[in-house]
Amino acid sequence: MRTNIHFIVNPIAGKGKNELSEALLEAYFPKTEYSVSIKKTEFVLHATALTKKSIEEGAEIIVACGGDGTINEVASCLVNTSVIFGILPMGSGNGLASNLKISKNIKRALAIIKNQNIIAIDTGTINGEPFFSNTGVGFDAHVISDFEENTTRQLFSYLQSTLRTLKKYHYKNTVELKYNETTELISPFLLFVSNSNEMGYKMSLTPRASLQDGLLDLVIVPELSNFKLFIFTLLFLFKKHHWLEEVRFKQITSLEIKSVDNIILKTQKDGEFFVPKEPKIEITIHPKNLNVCVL
Ligand SMILES: Nc1ncnc2c1ncn2[C@@H]1O[C@H](COP(=O)(O)OP(=O)(O)OP(=O)(O)O)[C@@H](O)[C@H]1O
Repeated sequence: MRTNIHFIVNPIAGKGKNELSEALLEAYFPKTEYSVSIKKTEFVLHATALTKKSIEEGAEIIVACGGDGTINEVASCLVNTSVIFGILPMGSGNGLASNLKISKNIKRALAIIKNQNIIAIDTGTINGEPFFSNTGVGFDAHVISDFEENTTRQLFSYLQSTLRTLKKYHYKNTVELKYNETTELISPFLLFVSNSNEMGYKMSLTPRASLQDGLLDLVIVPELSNFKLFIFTLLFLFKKHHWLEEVRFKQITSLEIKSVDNIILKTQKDGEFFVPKEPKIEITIHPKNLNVCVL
């Protein structure tokens, strides 16, 4: 029987104009052995709808062709199923693909899918919504909120949004954090929770995070003076932010973040802006519940 493989292409991810030709796919997945389907997304969350349809159509491998946002929409439908997840990195940051050492070169990435070396990876949820790379409350969510106003999705736009957010960011929310039997009150600059060791563009707040350790890596950055913030930014660019004593690292299986003033906190998941429905945020790890093609 032929293997049923579906490709979900986000045409606007990364530099945009992403295409996948049938002729190229035929070279890797000949019609005698594979039944191949290519679907293009036309709007936000379309990848989720297309993936659900592909599952109904009996797809055995579903490939997200885009960045971390597209991966999130596709893979969210595949957790706890036997459907195999593949990635063709076509995004801007491509954090998860980079952690999995999946090449941005389309032919190399196709060869990885063809090889079918499959591993099970951990996934996370924030208030029940899956994430695969990272999620966060505070500064990163505000950067993403600003970034989503941009027309281009390039590194330069991220830098512009970061600078704009640095100028106007006054985060005064006090939250109660619960993790590893610890409870603390904090007014954070940033609470960053990562499953992956990369956030995209080879940058990382959690270089030691693993996709298979059953743990999430939490970075707690409290409110900082402007001088300390400058130092933090500089150290982060060189992956040395752990040198700053205010920055704390924890490995957790779950985290509760609750605004003491009952405010809905802005968050991001896998680089997309996400506004929870309640003031309480619950983040949880789900060990090895997604099967992914890797090198
Ligand atoms: N046709 C479309 N028009 C507008 N938005 C789309 C379309 N198709 C998908 N999207 C949305 O595009 C967004 C960005 O996709 P994605 O994250 O894959 O790319 P990226 O931001 O360039 O990459 P990365 O997250 O790795 O930096 C997703 O939120 C997705 O819902």
